[in-house]
Amino acid sequence: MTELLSSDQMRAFEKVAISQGAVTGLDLMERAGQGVVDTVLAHWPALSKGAQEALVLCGPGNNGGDGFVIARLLRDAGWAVRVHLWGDPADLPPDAKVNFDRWSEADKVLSLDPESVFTGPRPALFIDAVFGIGLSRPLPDAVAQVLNVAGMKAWKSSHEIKRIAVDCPSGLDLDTGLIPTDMGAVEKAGSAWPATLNTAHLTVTFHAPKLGHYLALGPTLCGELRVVDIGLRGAAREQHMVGHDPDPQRVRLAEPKFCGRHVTRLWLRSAMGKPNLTGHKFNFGHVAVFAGGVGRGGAGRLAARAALRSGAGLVTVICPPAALIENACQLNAIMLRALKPDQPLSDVADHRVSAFCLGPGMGVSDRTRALVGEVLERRAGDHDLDDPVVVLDADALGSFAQDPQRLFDRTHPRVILTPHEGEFERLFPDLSGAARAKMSKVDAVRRAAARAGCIVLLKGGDTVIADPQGGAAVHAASYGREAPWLATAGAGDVLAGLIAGLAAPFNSASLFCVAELAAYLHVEAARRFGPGLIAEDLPEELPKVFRDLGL
Ligand SMILES: NC(=O)C1=CN([C@@H]2O[C@H](COP(=O)(O)OP(=O)(O)OC[C@H]3O[C@@H](n4cnc5c(N)ncnc54)[C@H](OP(=O)(O)O)[C@@H]3O)[C@@H](O)[C@H]2O)[C@@H](O)CC1
Ligand SMILES: Nc1ncnc2c1ncn2[C@@H]1O[C@H](COP(=O)(O)OP(=O)(O)O)[C@@H](O)[C@H]1O
Ligand SMILES: [K+]
Repeated sequence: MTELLSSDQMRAFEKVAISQGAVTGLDLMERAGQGVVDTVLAHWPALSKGAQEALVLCGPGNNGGDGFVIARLLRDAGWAVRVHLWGDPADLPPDAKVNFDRWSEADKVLSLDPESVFTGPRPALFIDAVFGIGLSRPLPDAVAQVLNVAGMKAWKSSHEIKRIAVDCPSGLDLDTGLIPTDMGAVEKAGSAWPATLNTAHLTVTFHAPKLGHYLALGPTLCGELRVVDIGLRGAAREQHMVGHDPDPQRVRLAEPKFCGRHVTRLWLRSAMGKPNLTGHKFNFGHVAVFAGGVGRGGAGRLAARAALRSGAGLVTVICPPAALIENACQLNAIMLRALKPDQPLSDVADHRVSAFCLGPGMGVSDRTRALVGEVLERRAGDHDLDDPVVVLDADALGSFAQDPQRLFDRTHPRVILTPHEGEFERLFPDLSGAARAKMSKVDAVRRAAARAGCIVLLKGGDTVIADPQGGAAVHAASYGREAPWLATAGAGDVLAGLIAGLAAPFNSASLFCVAELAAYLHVEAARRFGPGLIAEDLPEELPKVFRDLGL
């Protein structure tokens, strides 16, 4: 599983490599620049056929240093290159200054402002090497105007220009995936599009991807992402074999990859347990899904269907007595039990229930709170691992919005909360909204998991999963795995059921690994079905996904 780095981690790797004498900063910069040129020419082979014009925008730090290397390498290959610098050359850090001087031996450096940039001829390549991991505040006006969508229109046929971002499109915060703005606020995914910034066609980063490439606006701004090896040997690029719990200090992509190879089947088997050829249905687990009252049972039924399709041996829907007939008309393979308000839960869910799913369609109410409390008190005894898994979604979370601590006092390591952003904000207001301006989604979910003492999965195109120890994963529906049509009513209910179904068998993996796999399968099912998807389609698509993935 690919590791996602913070800016600080990347800087630390570089520092260690340089201090150990393994490499110099100048070597790294040269490899970075060479890596960008090689990647661009491999991406658009037609560009190798004849040298053309390139425009390179350089900033005041080492990202700008990479830009000077790229400019020199293109010039050496016969390209006509114009270089613009934002800032004073005398203030460049040492390695960037060396490369500024190498460029300046034969060519001039122009200032970086709209007038100077856009009066020149239209380039074939527009290379943004202004800011990388060192961005510390909103873009200066001159830079923002040059990187502006409208600015590019100064050239005729500007759509033909290939825009390349070095490390990241300047203005993107590589820790949060957000764009610092002058207001001190930050543009958030889902809010009004920051129409000021141009998106790149291709972003070339170094050593390993950073958090901001995958979170929030990152995937939209970066276009396609390529990672170049710059020889930082020994520094992490991958984390653990699939199927192992995450390292508390690190963040990984939830994906079936190991050492650059696809290991999808291995991942599925490690998370779902080895096939049990002699087992009976109870070995595959019993999931109990609570559904809402009359006319509100659809969400629970969707979750139940997903649990059954994902491999649970038995699934029971538990509903209020008045909703029994409605559910009976809709369910066949799924069992059905009615629970009266004064009846003990053990009447309808015995000790063999290995996973509960609560929330979808239940309603925000005292009754929901009481049922959540009762399920959370059902502990097996000596080992956490013997406790049933409890998936809390939707109204099971909303019912604790007035007093989240009441919920956190009872949650335990076999519990997973699966909020969307709105539900997350109601439980963790201090980790949401404006507070998230400077905090990545990963850090917010890590803190939430630590506070709740259980796993938290915060949904979205960039789903983040964290455990109370700090282990975290990002499941990204981006970079070739887009599935925006998954944002449809009921899709979240299906995910909750999917997690419960995958976690229910006695030999399934840890809840964290199950959650990663569920997020992956959910998006695979959506992608396999394609646009036009509605939530009902998701469980029905799962068998085809399992077959495609070689299960
Ligand atoms: N680490 C590695 O292993 C490798 C790193 N490499 C490359 O180095 C890049 C990181 O270099 P970097 O640390 O010098 O940061 P960078 O992004 O150039 O910016 C810092 C400068 O910008 C300034 N500044 C910031 N924001 C600003 C703003 N809004 N408006 C105005 N100024 C602002 C900031 O000023 P300050 O905040 O200090 O006042 C400082 O002067 C990295 O992205 C990669 O491309 C590769 O060569 C390969 C190996
Ligand atoms: N842009 C997107 N790309 C892919 N998946 C998305 C995107 N936006 C939302 N999703 C997914 O869609 C689902 C929506 O769930 P949720 O908001 O709980 O809906 P509901 O409550 O109606 O079931 C989540 O699994 C979420 O991760
Ligand atoms: K950049």
